[in-house]
Amino acid sequence: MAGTIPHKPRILVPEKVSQDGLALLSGEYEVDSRPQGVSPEELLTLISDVDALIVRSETKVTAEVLRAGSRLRVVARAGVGVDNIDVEAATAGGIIVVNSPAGNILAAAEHTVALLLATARNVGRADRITKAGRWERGKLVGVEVGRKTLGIVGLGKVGMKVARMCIGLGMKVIAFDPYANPDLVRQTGVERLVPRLVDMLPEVDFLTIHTPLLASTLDLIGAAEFSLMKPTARVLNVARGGVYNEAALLDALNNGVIAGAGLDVFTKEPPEQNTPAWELVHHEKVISTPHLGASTVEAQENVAVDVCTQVAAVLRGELPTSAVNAPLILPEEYRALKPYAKLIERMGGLYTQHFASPTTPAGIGGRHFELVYHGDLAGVSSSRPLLAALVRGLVSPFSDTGGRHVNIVNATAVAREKGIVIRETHAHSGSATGGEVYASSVTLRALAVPEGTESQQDRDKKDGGDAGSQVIEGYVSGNTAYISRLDRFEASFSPEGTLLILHNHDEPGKIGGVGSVLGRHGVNIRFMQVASLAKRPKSLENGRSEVVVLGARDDTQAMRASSLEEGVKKNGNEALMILGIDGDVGKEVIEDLRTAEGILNVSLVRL
Ligand SMILES: NC(=O)C1=CN([C@@H]2O[C@H](COP(=O)(O)OP(=O)(O)OC[C@H]3O[C@@H](n4cnc5c(N)ncnc54)[C@H](O)[C@@H]3O)[C@@H](O)[C@H]2O)C=CC1
Ligand SMILES: O=C(O)C(=O)COP(=O)(O)O
Repeated sequence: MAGTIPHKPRILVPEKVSQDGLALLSGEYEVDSRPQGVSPEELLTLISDVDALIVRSETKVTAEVLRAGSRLRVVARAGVGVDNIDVEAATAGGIIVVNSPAGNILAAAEHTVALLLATARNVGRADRITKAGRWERGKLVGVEVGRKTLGIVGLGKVGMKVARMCIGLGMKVIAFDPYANPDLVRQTGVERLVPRLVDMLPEVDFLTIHTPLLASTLDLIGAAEFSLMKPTARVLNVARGGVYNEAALLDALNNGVIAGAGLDVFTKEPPEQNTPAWELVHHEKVISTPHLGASTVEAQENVAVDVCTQVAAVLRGELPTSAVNAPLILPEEYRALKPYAKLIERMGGLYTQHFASPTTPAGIGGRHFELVYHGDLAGVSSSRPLLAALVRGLVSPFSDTGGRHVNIVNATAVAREKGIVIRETHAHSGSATGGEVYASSVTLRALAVPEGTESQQDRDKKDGGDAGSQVIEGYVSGNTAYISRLDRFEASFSPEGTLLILHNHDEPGKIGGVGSVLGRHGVNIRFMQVASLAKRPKSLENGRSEVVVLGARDDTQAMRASSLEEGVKKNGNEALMILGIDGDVGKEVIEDLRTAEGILNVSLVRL
């Protein structure tokens, strides 16, 4: 309308974010910076007329906040973890979420080392005692870290830096990360990548965790895990509160199960009175800091410049560099592939959670996959979105962003970082789904691992040599994705929502037993299906094949034939039970199912 003055876009910053970044915005935009913080109620009011929101870890960006932000175009996290932002709701509302995935990594790693040494040498307690006027050297004798063993859980960006620093301090470093790239880990000087968390616990003098907080890492270390550790062991947390179960950690310290802890993060920040977190902060054997991992001048400058540059880009209508919820598929170009991209993404997520969860030994890092397209799909000229969909699905269960940061531009880089190699085969032999014919179907095959990949070989040995290859097949019908084969079993279910997959002896009474365990826990079953051993061979004749995503190396020799048929011959008496569940299920349910008679294995899959 003539005479209307366009408003200057407004940016709300309800936390302390470095001026080095905000200065980049202040000329062109109206920046409302509130370094003292705002209450949740104030946020709901303030958000109504802003175009961009820049936060750190203290602001909870809930679905309600996002709905109230009717003009909101971008939410920027000046840091790594986006667990305080409802990314799903932002995506649904068309709001871009960006973060700074690398700006504070050095700071977080250095803070971990600071807590390691402070815990070893009682620095916090010594300071308090000395300030109180006491000179009590005899009570403050510490331990050395050199020549000691450090266990790292989560060898991502921070974990790797901590590993390098601690090797520099003369420590022996071992690690657990089923998704890490074994080649990269070896080059770093980490002595061993263990196949199971419990394998390293009795050995470590110090334990540090660097995973995101996810459903699969919540309470990863509890009473059972602490009980395996040395009474002299000390634990560190500069990742997220809740990966160590706080009540179990408190008990372990009170009962001398372990010797000490250095904690930067808590389930509720600041911790509330009369909670385990509160008691941990005040515990004699704990040194605690108020989420200071990223609080250095340099890190704050890095993350602020990084996200403010991205906010300006989004407000100008350009693409940000680190979108947490970037679209996988561009709308027009890939319309026809969209349902298959969804299918393949779900197959990737199913693979990781069914075959490669922390309690199963197959692993993701350094693994070779084959995607076989059958039917019409075999003729597609550009399958880049399908490859990106697979990478997104494979990494989503263990990444902070639920894999939503993976897109067709960066999928190759993400795969390379994890050592994942994907080979594509365009099969000409029609459908792979038995006698029935579907327009197109897809086979995902995880192949045996290249010679010399020690950690994977260890995993394979532990699994009786069968962890080498697994198969998932699927198809799309009426825009709905279906899984038609899960390893040795023929199935037909839609990979949606929460699934429980039970591997069991195929004997009468199993269904009733499982039903009664779930009934006891009040778990609602949406659907249930029994998948029997497949009878048909899984040949993939007449295909043309090309390696498209580059990973650690292209070792065609290593692409050994699957052991599926041998497996069928060996075990005639097995089935899979696939249950669709309403809501979520807790660890106790899984444990009860695992110990039920005739159940060989249980996996929880969230898609
Ligand atoms: N205290 C602080 O101020 C800071 C905390 N952080 C937090 O540190 C954590 C790690 O950050 P980055 O290294 O940047 O993340 P990253 O994504 O680079 O690495 C995470 C690693 O954890 C592994 N992982 C996931 N699930 C696992 C499981 N169940 N068992 C073993 N390993 C598992 C992944 O494979 C990955 O290698 C995040 O939670 C982040 O928010 C980061 C910076 C500052
Ligand atoms: O970047 C992260 O994940 C952090 O935990 C840092 O949090 P902060 O920005 O210091 O509130």
